[in-house]
Amino acid sequence: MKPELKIFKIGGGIIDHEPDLLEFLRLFSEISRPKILVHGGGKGASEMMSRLGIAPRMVSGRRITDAATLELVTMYYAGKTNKQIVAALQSYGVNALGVSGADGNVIRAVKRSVREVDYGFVGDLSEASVDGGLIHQFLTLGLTPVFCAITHDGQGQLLNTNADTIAASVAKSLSQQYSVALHFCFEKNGVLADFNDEQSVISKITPESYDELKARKIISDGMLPKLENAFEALHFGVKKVIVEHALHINGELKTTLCLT
Ligand SMILES: Nc1ncnc2c1ncn2[C@@H]1O[C@H](COP(=O)(O)OP(=O)(O)O)[C@@H](O)[C@H]1O
Ligand SMILES: CC(=O)N[C@@H](CCC(=O)OP(=O)(O)O)C(=O)O
Repeated sequence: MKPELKIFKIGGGIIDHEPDLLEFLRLFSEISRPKILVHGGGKGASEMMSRLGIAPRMVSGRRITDAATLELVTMYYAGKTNKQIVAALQSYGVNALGVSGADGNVIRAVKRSVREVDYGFVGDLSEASVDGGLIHQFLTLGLTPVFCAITHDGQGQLLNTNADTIAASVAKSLSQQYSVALHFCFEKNGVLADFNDEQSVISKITPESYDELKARKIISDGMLPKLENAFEALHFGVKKVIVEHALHINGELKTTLCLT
């Protein structure tokens, strides 16, 4: 039997609200090892950009990342956010190791090619992008890796990669060795049938019901790439994918994704 591995992803809605972030990290610290945390921070990055007079631009849930934006998101994701999370986890007794994709060459990406949209310095991931063997070694050493949304191309260029994509790719890369449960945690109770009703959590979504929910516009915005990443992870052997509230991890209300 494969050992269990839990991977949690948190996004900007939680990271930006310090009490919620600290409470999530406390709950995360109580989860047994091996475990991994992946964080985004898109909301705070957009706010910081606006304060500095750079207009944030998103297309299909991905940030258009010019040179000035890359500089800022590198400081914000790989610097401030990653290190604050690592320091908080250390204070809760978790031996966290903060990494970008460049550290140990753990995630190598390819700059997104220009088609209808030029995304700039945005990195896409492929099957070979994540070094699951190195992550396994970190876990064996008793470390808890904390990934940010910055990757590299191996030629010296840093790239901005969607954090949901990083979480799904890290999960896929470890699914041969571990029985992986991937938890997408955010500020709602799960995927909601009625956006204004936190009790209306859809308990199970299959690829068929996903298509229907999408057509009826019940699922939109950032939830679309999140669920597409989730189904892709299941297709590649990840055991379980859950969408849930960051402050009620493993609670009653949650959305479980299934292939059938
Ligand atoms: N049916 C739905 N249920 C819950 N959230 C939804 C739904 N449809 C769209 N969303 C949106 O998806 C967002 C989550 O995706 P995203 O903004 O990428 O979050 P994160 O930064 O946590 O990854 C929610 O904040 C919400 O605005
Ligand atoms: C290319 C791209 O879109 N990168 C994302 C990375 C951060 C992220 O994914 O943050 P959340 O998880 O909080 O949304 C961005 O800059 O917004």
